[in-house]
Amino acid sequence: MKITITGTGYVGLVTGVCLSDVGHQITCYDIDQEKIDLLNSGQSPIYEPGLDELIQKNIQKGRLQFTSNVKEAYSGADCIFIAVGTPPNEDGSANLTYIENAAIEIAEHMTKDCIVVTKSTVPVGTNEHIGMIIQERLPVNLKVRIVSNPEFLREGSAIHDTFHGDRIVIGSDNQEAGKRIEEIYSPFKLPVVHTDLRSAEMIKYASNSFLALKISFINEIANLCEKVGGNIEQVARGVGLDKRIGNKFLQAGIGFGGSCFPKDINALNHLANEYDYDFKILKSVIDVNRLQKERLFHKAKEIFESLAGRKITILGLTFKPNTDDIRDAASLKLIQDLLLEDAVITVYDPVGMSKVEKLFGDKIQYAASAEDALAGSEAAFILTEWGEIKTLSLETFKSYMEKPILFDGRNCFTLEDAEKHGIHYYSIGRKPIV
Ligand SMILES: NC(=O)C1=CN([C@@H]2O[C@H](COP(=O)(O)OP(=O)(O)OC[C@H]3O[C@@H](n4cnc5c(N)ncnc54)[C@H](O)[C@@H]3O)[C@@H](O)[C@H]2O)C=CC1
Ligand SMILES: O=C(O)[C@H]1O[C@H](OP(=O)(O)OP(=O)(O)OC[C@H]2O[C@@H](n3ccc(=O)[nH]c3=O)[C@H](O)[C@@H]2O)[C@H](O)[C@@H](O)[C@@H]1O
Repeated sequence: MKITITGTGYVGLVTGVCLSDVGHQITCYDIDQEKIDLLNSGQSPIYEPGLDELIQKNIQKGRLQFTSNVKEAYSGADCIFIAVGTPPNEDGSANLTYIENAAIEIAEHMTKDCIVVTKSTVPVGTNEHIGMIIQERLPVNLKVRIVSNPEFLREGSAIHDTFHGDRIVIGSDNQEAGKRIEEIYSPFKLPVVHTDLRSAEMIKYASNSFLALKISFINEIANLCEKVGGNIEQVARGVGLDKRIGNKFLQAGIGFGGSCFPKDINALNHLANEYDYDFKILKSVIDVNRLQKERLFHKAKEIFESLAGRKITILGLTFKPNTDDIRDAASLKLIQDLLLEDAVITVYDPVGMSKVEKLFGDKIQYAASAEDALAGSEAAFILTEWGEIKTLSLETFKSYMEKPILFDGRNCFTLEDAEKHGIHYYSIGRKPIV
């Protein structure tokens, strides 16, 4: 059976590599020649722990190949997974251009009956639209079936999530096609949920929106803790032990970022508006997150009369640890806000620096280590809880900074530790140490 994966971003690449690892014959196709060249040399274009090794292993075993040749990709394919991007349009809706182009190319190049599986996150109704695009262009002797198979992996733990996911959702209006996709996934031995096409599409948006809601909720409780007293770490633990609530995604912080939560909740809100439904909770989640990202900046403005000319350090630029992804990261907003105040900014991140440099160039400075970034600084912000950042000794902040004022958006340190080291410590949902 020939399986083709269209798009070698996080989802396409990790899915393709993991499916080849369980024995399937996989062809990964991308229109980006640079990515394909890199992949053919055994290297991953994305930073994801463990991925390079799996790519090399499965290329060697002859089960995994990469191509930018559309004919080679689709000719003879029994099953094609679409995993191209669905970035946000200016109005918040999902941009379906990449999906539509992929569908057109599939129709023009498939050579036998085929199941087309959408892994990309797409608004409800899109799979039917994809079906129509392909159907209209398909030679009369060929049949296509459409399956919606949304993806739930997280960046930074994508391989683990693929092998150990909570469920595989397979939405289809054709039972036989749904069963064949279940067979492809059977080596993973994960629970499978069969639904109709539209429900599968909705499961993806509902899941991401609910997780985002959980984060915004705990962030609001944290903000209230700061006002009324109370420690968000203790509160979240006590709340999370209730199994009906669960302890995951209750980590208060500087707001959620990344390539998916922000875009997906906006896309769901846009979809609701299109259908004349006022999705009040979702609008609040969006609002709360916007304000949360500005929170530490406003704290800093309260503390310093003026930020102009002040040496400020930012540790952690990516939207979460173990990824080089900076899409919608809290760091981008903070850098913009600080630049408007004429602060002098030095940043450090273990892997995210080059992407930030592409955006801000010489407007900010890039340090080779956390220590270098902290040297002579008047205030430091922690925005990503990288292992190497949260295990820094508070003594380091004290000895390198001109004045140890720390704004910690990820609650990396205990209040006791901050007090002991004489750090001015402002974190999320906990009393300040001044
Ligand atoms: N990044 C993540 O962790 C997750 C992403 N998703 C969803 O999966 C989809 C893909 O996301 P990413 O993997 O982050 O995408 P990405 O934007 O990083 O990569 C997409 C890839 O598709 C390629 N591409 C575009 N048009 C093509 C075409 N016609 N034929 C072949 N290749 C083409 C691009 O060159 C690019 O390499 C999105 O809908 C996203 O919302 C879902 C779960 C997790
Ligand atoms: O659709 C997607 O792309 C993916 O989006 C998220 O995965 P991801 O964005 O990779 O990362 P998460 O671990 O969910 O973190 C998202 C953001 O929320 C923040 N977060 C997460 C958890 C938490 O308790 N608190 C918190 O602030 C993180 O710092 C990060 O900025 C979902 O967790 C995946 O299930 C989904 O497949």
